[in-house]
Amino acid sequence: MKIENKKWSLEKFNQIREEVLKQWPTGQDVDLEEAIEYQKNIEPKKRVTAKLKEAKESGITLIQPRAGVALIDKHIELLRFLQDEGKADILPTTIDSYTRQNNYEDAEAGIKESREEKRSMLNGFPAVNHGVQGCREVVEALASPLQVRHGTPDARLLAEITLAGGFTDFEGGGISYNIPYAKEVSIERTIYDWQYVDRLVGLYEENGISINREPFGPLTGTLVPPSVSHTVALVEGLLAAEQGVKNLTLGYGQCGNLVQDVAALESLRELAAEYFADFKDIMLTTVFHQWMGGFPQDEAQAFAVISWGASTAALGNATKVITKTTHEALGIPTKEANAEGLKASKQVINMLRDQSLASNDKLEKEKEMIKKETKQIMDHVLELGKGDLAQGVVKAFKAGVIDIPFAPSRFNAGKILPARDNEGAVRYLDHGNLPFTEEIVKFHQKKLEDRGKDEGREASFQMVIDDIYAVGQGELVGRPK
Ligand SMILES: CCC[C@H]1O[C@@H](n2cnc3c(N)ncnc32)[C@H](O)[C@@H]1O
Repeated sequence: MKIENKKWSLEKFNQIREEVLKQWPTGQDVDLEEAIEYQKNIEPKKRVTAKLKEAKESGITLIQPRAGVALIDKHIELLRFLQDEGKADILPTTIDSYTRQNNYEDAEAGIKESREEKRSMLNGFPAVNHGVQGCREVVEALASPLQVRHGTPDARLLAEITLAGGFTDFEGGGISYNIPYAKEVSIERTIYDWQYVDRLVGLYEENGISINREPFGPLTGTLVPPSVSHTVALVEGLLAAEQGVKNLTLGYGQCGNLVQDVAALESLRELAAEYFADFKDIMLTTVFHQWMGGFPQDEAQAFAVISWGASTAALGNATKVITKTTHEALGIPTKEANAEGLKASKQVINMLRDQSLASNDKLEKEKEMIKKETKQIMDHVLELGKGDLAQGVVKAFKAGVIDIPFAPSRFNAGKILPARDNEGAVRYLDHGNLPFTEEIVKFHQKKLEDRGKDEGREASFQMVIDDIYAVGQGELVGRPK
């Protein structure tokens, strides 16, 4: 298919929609006019966009967990606990892995097994199989707004059903839910399929229904440098805005050095203000993901990692923080552990509400570098696309101009190598084909050479390995043993 960054006509959208709704029987229950009326009756306090707007205006950081189980009644019980006990500001519905692969047969089998075993045999909520009515049962049982969180390269049917089902926020994008999640799916395919999702959201918006969209910030969650993460967030946001999306939460996954992470959040806001300047009626917010890498198994140490993430989110004035739990190193958390992660995060955010990180040379330098790097990549993407962002993205991945570290996708160049400098900030040990100036390349090389001098070793791949295991072993920088 030919992809271009141009708003789809209704005719094109409806033509494809017929096929999308046939992918599983529950697709036949989606009636867009009826769904728009249903969404119209969802009051503002249950809409994610209203909650984000209020938080952005009052400068507070909202808390949101991840959570999802197989059966509707158990999923409601779980979310009610996270709402009432965990005080989550925004509730998730994390979708199961079968559904993420459009494998609705196995999701169906998982529902049946869960009923037999009386426990969740899926690692999330199979929203497509439960259908519009099943989603509405969840939405109507809760007081807080709900967002769909998943990792689905082809999320078209999932979006149709969950939005008709009353969810008011949908995570993901054609890069962030492809490259870190799939091996064989082309960029053209997922850019195209996510234009469908965003055109659907645009249709709801054209009917007065505000639906928030949140590109998946952390990507592979493994030492992803801020400028790589920001490039993907901006690109996915711009492609979404072209299709009529009006509410965007741009995300970033914690790296661990406070100054770099606060600089990442501040530069993300500033870059977004620049890149979305032509879209007059867009609401932009930010989400910070608590540490997405390996966690310590020990509960107390895990709480420290969670609290460090909450601290950074608050000091970086993120609109929302995605919380972790002390079961991160073990598997799907219990509802109690999930609620504890929320409560620890809320405590820190409340205590830091009236504080901010004073501006300083290091912070300003970090912001300057992140913005320069991101702009150099973005300029090159647009050049490759001869002004068309969608075409530019496809060519950029082929050329390694956009390159995500440790991604499984065979469409990703995988040439860049990140490692921490002596203060734990993530630097480019190898910048691959990223189109950086000499100034940028030398800045990163020097930072890593300084660490090497301090550790008495060459800046090398061994540092990368040591840094990947460090947090799980109680450190941030992977020092030589
Ligand atoms: C980006 C996704 C990775 C994160 O997503 C969490 N995650 C995945 N599935 C569930 C679930 N069903 N309930 C609670 N958390 C969940 C993992 O722990 C990890 O942190």
